[in-house]
Amino acid sequence: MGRLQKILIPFLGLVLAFWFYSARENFKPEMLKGKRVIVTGASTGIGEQMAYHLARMGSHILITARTEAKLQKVVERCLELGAASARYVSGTMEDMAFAEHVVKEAEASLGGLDMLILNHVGTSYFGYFDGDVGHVRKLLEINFLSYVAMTVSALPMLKESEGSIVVVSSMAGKVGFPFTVPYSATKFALDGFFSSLRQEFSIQSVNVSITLLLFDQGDHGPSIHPHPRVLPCPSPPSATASPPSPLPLFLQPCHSTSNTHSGLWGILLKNSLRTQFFPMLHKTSCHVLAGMY
Ligand SMILES: NC(=O)C1=CN([C@@H]2O[C@H](COP(=O)(O)OP(=O)(O)OC[C@H]3O[C@@H](n4cnc5c(N)ncnc54)[C@H](OP(=O)(O)O)[C@@H]3O)[C@@H](O)[C@H]2O)C=CC1
Ligand SMILES: CC(C)CCC[C@@H](C)[C@H]1CC[C@H]2[C@@H]3C(=O)C=C4C[C@@H](O)CC[C@]4(C)[C@H]3CC[C@]12C
Repeated sequence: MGRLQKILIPFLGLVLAFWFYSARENFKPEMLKGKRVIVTGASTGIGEQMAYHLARMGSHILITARTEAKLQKVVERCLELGAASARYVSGTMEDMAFAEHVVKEAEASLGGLDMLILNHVGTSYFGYFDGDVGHVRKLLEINFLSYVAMTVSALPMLKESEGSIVVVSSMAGKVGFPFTVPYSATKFALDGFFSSLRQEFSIQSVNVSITLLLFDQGDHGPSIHPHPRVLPCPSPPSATASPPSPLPLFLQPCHSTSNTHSGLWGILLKNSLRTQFFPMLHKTSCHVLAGMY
């Protein structure tokens, strides 16, 4: 019995790991050609790099952040790199009306939306929690509530295009690290909201994928490592699975397709197992190649 357990349990573990980690390799850069994408927080850092990769793949790009001068430069570079079109809207995500305005702008100028990449993040500090409730509130507005506001505004367009929502989160939104209390709180909030919403989309057969990206190292600023690495990200089971790409820093489209054969409990159990208990193992329906860390 003891020997059986010693062999059977690791074997079962391996089978489960293989199941959770298996994905079809069918991504092609052309999949993003002509797609209409919003990237927030794209004046610098990760958002800026995402915009450039989307540009190389020929997407229509709408970027946003506060600093107009930087956005102008990013738009110019996107056009040089081959974007189908590139434009910006500047403003602060402290203002929910602005968050909604960005989505309306995409509707007016692009006639719809295929992918909403929520990436912006307000400035916080790295140190012991200082008890400043005002800072926590402000950071929640920028890092969380504006994400919700943009999602709500964009949903009708994303449902129509069967598009994707990509939420840039962090390991600090999964595990409580010291010295990042306000920041971590906002990232946990994102996980709660979007993971729960994803389950509802599965139940309702809404064909809009939700992907949470976790970057696991702090290296603030635009210094992007040249060598890409695949990061698994939790997303619902998908018939149109989107596996890793050989391209650097790229977000793949994926869809939370209906699970007609599994039934409600099957969906809930499978999704919860995958996204809650095996967040770092799961790469069934969506992957990100992040050209950093
Ligand atoms: N860098 C890291 O180590 C890690 C980053 N992440 C996540 O990746 C994402 C991007 O991070 P990173 O590239 O480092 O961030 P940066 O600080 O480099 O960029 C943040 C972006 O958000 C914009 N922004 C800041 N405040 C506001 C605001 N009030 N309204 C609108 N836009 C705003 C900034 O532009 P502007 O100032 O012009 O408004 C900028 O474009 C974030 O979600 C972050 O949490 C996750 C793990 C690690
Ligand atoms: C597998 C684990 C051992 C990895 C531990 C990684 C830890 C150290 C990583 C995970 C998430 C990282 C924080 C993050 O996401 C974003 C920011 C915002 C930026 O303005 C300042 C740095 C900061 C706070 C990062 C600091 C380092 C953190 C805590």
